[in-house]
Amino acid sequence: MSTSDSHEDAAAPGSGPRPRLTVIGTGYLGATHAVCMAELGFEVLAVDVDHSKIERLSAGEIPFFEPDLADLLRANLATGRLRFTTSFEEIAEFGDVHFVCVGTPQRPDGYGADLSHLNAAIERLAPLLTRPCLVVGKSTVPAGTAAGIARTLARLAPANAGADADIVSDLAGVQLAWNPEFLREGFAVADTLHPDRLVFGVASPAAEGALRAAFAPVIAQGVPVIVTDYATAELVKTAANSFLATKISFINAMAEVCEAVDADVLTLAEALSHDVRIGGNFLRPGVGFGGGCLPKDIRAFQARADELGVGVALRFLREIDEINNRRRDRVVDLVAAALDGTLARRRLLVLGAAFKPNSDDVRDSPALAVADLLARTGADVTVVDPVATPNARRALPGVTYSETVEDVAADADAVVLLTEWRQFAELDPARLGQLVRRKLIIDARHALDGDRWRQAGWVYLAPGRPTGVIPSPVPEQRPRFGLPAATGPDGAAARDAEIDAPVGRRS
Ligand SMILES: NC(=O)C1=CN([C@@H]2O[C@H](COP(=O)(O)OP(=O)(O)OC[C@H]3O[C@@H](n4cnc5c(N)ncnc54)[C@H](O)[C@@H]3O)[C@@H](O)[C@H]2O)C=CC1
Ligand SMILES: O=C(O)[C@H]1O[C@H](OP(=O)(O)OP(=O)(O)OC[C@H]2O[C@@H](n3ccc(=O)[nH]c3=O)[C@H](O)[C@@H]2O)[C@H](O)[C@@H](O)[C@@H]1O
Repeated sequence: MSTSDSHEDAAAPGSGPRPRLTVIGTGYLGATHAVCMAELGFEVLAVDVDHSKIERLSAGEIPFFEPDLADLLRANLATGRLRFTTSFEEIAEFGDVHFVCVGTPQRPDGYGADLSHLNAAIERLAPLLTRPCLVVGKSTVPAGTAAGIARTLARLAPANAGADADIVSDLAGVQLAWNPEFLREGFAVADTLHPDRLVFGVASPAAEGALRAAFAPVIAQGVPVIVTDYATAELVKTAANSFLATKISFINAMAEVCEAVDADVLTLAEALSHDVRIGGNFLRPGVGFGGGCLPKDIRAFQARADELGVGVALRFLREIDEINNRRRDRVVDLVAAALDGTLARRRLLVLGAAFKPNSDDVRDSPALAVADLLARTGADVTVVDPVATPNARRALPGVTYSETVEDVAADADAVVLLTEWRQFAELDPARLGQLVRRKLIIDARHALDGDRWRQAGWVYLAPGRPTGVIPSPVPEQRPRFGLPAATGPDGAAARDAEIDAPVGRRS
């Protein structure tokens, strides 16, 4: 039951300033959304099937790392505007607008989105909706999902008895809207309070009005609102993530070519970025993209395009994925080549486990994937991350972890930087140089000042950066660790050139 007194004052969706909001699913997206909507002045009640998460949130603790979010959570719990529950009954009774933020992970077969959490949430909520309200999908879904959910609501919500939810033109019953989310982890609070656009996929003016009321403080900032149908709203989200992934893989493909002619991908990227039509954002080369969204979303998008009979249009996304995965192998190759082709029993210090800095998220993390590849070769791998080690331990138990570098640097044969945490960029090469066995650093994220590290006596390597020698051409299908197949008379020379060049020239 709702404990708030202000419900009678709260206007019905679309006709008043302050609808009461609920959030279903309190993960990275849902917890942020709940806290930020309370911060914007709404009364918010959030639910999750994970009771421990709800306990921690109720106690003022964010179950993941996101800058600024814990302070806002505590402040809004204190006002009483924000509450958490495990009761869907309470949610249904409380809310005028219900935001659905449950996970839509990759299916176990690696292809397509797993909608089971979303369907379960809707099927649990719908039969409890006995009065007019708006259900708003925020999760990322394949195009066409919202239309199916609207039909489920029409069938299961008691408030819709006798009404056709596809055609109702006011909130006489329960309606659906799709409002994709574009926040970035690490910047989740700022992105939610000040988004660069709002996308409303709606089937009626009444649903649009209810959404405008739910976002009134954001819209008042002048944020553009794009009002469209369900399918376009769903597609905006997957198209945006596909575009971002494409930009990253484009620059990483350029890094591959740079390596073949000993050119500098960082200078190339900078020169491209001055063209305002291209821009510099998402043009950072390195070890590629990861996380809980970009990789799974481009795969789910391809799967949906295949189902729709337009798979050929998105065939390039497979290539984007492959370029991305090759970067992980490339870093392993670089480490192996620098260590004379042998990784077994080498002591490697890996800097970073999170998929990006300012996050403890290790879902499809390039850093952990590289740590895993290195460990599988027999290397003795220690991973350092300031906040992601608890999650990393669960995801990759076979390696050693630490939260600080100095404790575990002794006798390292190489340091491999894979997540560009500020703490790592600020490392003192002279001090670290006294601890390690061999002063060799592979900066896979281009986070360090290479000249500074070289001046301190380190061999500094970074993918896509020049080495001083143009490597001999090697067959395209080469085996791992950068060892070219010794198929012809030049094979041995090519192999020697590739293995020796990066280290020999720099040490
Ligand atoms: N993480 C991010 O930065 C962003 C995520 N998204 C999308 O948002 C959705 C959620 O993503 P995350 O928050 O990262 O996932 P998450 O895995 O961190 O959170 C999902 C939450 O939903 C809960 N849940 C599962 N089934 C439920 C049910 N039946 N009823 C209530 N709660 C349930 C889980 O217990 C979990 O707490 C995904 O579709 C994702 O693609 C969109 C933009 C940004
Ligand atoms: O759908 C989602 O969940 C979100 O996915 C991404 O956000 P996020 O995954 O938090 O992180 P990004 O900042 O996009 O970075 C993704 C990955 O790309 C990598 N990256 C990013 C930028 C770049 O230039 N190069 C690069 O390798 C990062 O290191 C990281 O591994 C999008 O940026 C968000 O707009 C979107 O809402």
